[in-house]
Amino acid sequence: MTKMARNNGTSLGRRRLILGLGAGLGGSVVARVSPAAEGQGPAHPPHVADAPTGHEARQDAWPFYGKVQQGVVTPRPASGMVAAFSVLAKTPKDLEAMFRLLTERILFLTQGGAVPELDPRLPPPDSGILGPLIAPANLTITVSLGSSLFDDREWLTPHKPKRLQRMTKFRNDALSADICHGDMLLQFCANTPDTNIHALRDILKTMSAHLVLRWKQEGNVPVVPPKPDGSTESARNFLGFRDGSANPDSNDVDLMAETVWVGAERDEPEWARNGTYQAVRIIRNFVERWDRTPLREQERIIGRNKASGAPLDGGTEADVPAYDKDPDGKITPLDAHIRLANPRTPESRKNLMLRRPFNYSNGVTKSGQLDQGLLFISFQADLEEGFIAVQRRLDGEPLEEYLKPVGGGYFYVLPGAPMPDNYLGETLIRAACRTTACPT
Ligand SMILES: C=CC1=C(C)c2cc3[nH]c(cc4nc(cc5[nH]c(cc1n2)c(C)c5CCC(=O)O)C(CCC(=O)O)=C4C)c(C)c3C=C
Ligand SMILES: [Fe+2]
Repeated sequence: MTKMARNNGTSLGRRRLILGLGAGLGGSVVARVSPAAEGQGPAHPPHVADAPTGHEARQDAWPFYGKVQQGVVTPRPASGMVAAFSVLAKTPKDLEAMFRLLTERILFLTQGGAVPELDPRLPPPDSGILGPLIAPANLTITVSLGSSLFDDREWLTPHKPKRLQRMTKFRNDALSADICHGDMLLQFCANTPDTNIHALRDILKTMSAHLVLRWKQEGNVPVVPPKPDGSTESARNFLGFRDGSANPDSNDVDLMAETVWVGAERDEPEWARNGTYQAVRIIRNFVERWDRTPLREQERIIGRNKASGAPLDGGTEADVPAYDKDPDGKITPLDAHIRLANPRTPESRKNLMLRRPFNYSNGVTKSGQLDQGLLFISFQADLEEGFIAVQRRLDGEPLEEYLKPVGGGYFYVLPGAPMPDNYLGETLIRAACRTTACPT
């Protein structure tokens, strides 16, 4: 293990320095236009000095407007959910109307406010599950598009992001068609599951003319409070291991520009700049089998110490394994999950991704086993160099005996709406209307 590697670009190192980010995060007062509007960095809750003193400021709301969307580099709160939709739009005009209305709903839901009062003889305007005053609870709703949206509309096909494709089966997959793919995916992240469900129900109700819900998956992560010395540790997944230890630091603007955000240097359509590729995988964990596996074997399969999260060559969770000193895998097996996922060679740097997973628990299978697992989500500037290359390296790993990927898909996260009056998807609509006649 390399001591100098502490705080060297992983989120964990950074989290040791920034206190209070995470699920309960609300930070200080929040402006409506994100600092990310100025650059591609994370949209932190602005420093108090950046905050307006006006009435729009809220304690627990992420600013909506920005160059990039929230929910990618934003800290992961306790509850996550993805919902996949079929989009009914047939023309650019229909799609623009859908994006405009979606932007309006996301703006309201993420910034919060009072539900309007209507004549009680009418259906109420809101499900009411959060009461009459909607608290944002750090809600982010991140909009991404699937390959089928482009493939099924000839006026949109020429504008498809270059690496966007329909997810195909890897060797250990048993994909169920009813929890795969979709024209559009919404990722909801908030402090409470009720906040996410409320937002989904609002969108279903207000957008029924535009969208049909195909599938959804909820998940959560334990909130790990900072230790007395201010340091933090990663949350555990349902295999009992800390998950996120080696995630790239989402506060590192340069690293995120290289790893996550699609910039001008990428061979992608111009409209897609400041977006990112999203891989979603619903991966069942055979927890009963795992719980009967010896601890030493579990640790060799993952490549980390179960209690501390440290690499097998010692130190703490924040330390980096020195594979160059262990070329034969005597300490960290060559087929350990973390070694295959990131061999830490100069060539494997291009395969980095930002992970944002949630643990899910869906009840009991017909054969009496717990239906639990990982709602795996990753963001990368290049889907093929990121998720697909890493998953190919993981194919055949010993961990597969305890996993079964059953659903998910690949999506392209839209650029943000930079300023009020912009809407999500606007750059795509403008690009489509340059190649197709769009009535005004
Ligand atoms: C294709 C990408 C990946 C999939 C799918 C995946 C599934 C998966 N992972 C765990 C548990 C852990 N993963 C850890 C690290 C890790 N995993 C991936 C990629 C995928 N994982 C990467 C790139 C890394 C980082 C490797 C590194 O840089 O060293 C860890 C260790 C802690 C950590 O760094 O997060 C655990 C534990 C499960 C259970 C799972 C499927 C259900
Ligand atoms: Fe992993």
